[in-house]
Amino acid sequence: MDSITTLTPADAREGECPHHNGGVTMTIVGHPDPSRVGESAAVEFDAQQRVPLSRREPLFAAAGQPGRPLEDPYLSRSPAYLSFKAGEMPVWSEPAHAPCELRPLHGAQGRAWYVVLRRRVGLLIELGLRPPPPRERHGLVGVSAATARLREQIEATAGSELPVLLIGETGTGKELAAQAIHACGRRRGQPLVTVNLSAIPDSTAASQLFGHARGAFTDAARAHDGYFLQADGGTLFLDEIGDAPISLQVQLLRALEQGEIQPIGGRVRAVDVRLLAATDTDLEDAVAAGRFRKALLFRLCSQTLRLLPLRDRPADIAVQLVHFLDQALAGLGRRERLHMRAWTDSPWLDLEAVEAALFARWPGNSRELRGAASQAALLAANQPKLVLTTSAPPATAPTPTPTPDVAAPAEVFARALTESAIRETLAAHQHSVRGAARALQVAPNTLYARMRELGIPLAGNLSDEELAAAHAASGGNVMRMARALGVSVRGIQRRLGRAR
Ligand SMILES: Nc1ncnc2c1ncn2[C@@H]1O[C@H](COP(=O)(O)OP(=O)(O)OP(=O)(O)O)[C@@H](O)[C@H]1O
Repeated sequence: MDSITTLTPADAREGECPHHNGGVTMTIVGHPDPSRVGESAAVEFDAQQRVPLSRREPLFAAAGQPGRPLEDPYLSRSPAYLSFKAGEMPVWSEPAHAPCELRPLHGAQGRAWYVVLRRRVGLLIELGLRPPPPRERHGLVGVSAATARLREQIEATAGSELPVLLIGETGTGKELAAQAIHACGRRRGQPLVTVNLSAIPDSTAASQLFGHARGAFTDAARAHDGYFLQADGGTLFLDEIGDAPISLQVQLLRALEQGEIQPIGGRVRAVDVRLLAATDTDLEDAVAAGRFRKALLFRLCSQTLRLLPLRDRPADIAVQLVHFLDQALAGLGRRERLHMRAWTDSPWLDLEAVEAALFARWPGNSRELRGAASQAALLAANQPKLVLTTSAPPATAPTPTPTPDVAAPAEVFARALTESAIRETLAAHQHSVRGAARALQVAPNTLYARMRELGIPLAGNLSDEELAAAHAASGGNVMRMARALGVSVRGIQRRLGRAR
């Protein structure tokens, strides 16, 4: 029987720190040579609970590569020592050599610090010894212990046939993880069908998932294979499972328990589908509120993978930043911007940009980081230095002086979203704001804010009178109401549900 695989934030922290008394893991997050970002060194404490830091030691390595020192000729050859005492902030034990700043990291609860050497090199120092993980594996970029553990869980669950529930904030990589589970398992080579349940109107959800027979209802001129049959032999990934209407949940449970589905107006059919599901909401709350069936949750959560927010995986931020910048620069034909030419040159990606990323909150997680990196690369491709600012203020860095005339890039990016671009994308996604936000690569909250700014209708903002008028004009047909008001069917259903 497959074991229950659950990664909680506490486990992740524990994973980061298997032998926390033994030493520390240092990860390069900023370096004049950006190709070194993500390399790490596991350094044992000496007899006085100290670790040395200099141009020559310790040796940093990428997975499977030989170690090399930091090398930067501007760093001292003789080591400065960082001393650790349980429960306390580390201190430089030789202040004469103290070359640097030392800051605790947000959310790390006294277990991780950011260290800057001569404003040239930035290091993340975490309690615990661990070997260098790969920078990218299964499509997941990151060197944190949480990402290393997620990859192990992906490999473990890929070998099973049980459903997997992926839980994490928007943009944390749930879909990527689902793709990796499919690609690592025996069903690779068979279809992987992805369905976003928040983008399907309740009224057509059953027919879209389970199909229908010819003539099953007025518009059913032809028989239609639903997503389950399209995924037969492979994997079906149901994104936003928390948005599945209750009636659909009953049929999903049957498909999971009995391996059969019933197209509307058709015969019961056997299907061989592995189900993966994702949610960014707490399904237990949904169960308590009567919006989600307990039996379905039990069935889905036998293997649960929790993806931590990016802000709780600081070791991943810098390596993803370099990855997304490299991708954006490749599209601009300017990848050389990330290559170091000489130690004396000022780097294009300097510590200021790294710190902006490291201390931001990233509510849209990797999706938002990718958007900010692409935007910054575009603006700075021909500039001497990359400037990266973020939508959310830094979590631990000093509060910046407000500069009301200068919008942060994420806001600039949101403003660049024209009304027509937003309306077209919404129309292409059945007016689902989440679906459109994903397509436009912005956080849903950013899109909501921009829609409010532009006066684009949202179901939640319609007045009761507007709703009542549309209800009367459409004869109570929810689809027609949604079309007439330019909002999602689900939004209308929510409003009507509340009004009842
Ligand atoms: N570890 C990662 N490495 C590289 N890219 C990542 C990683 N995590 C997320 N991304 C990128 O961020 C974006 C969002 O990822 P994905 O769609 O998998 O997130 P999600 O959790 O499914 O989001 P949502 O809940 O909004 O559907 C994608 O462009 C994806 O490639």
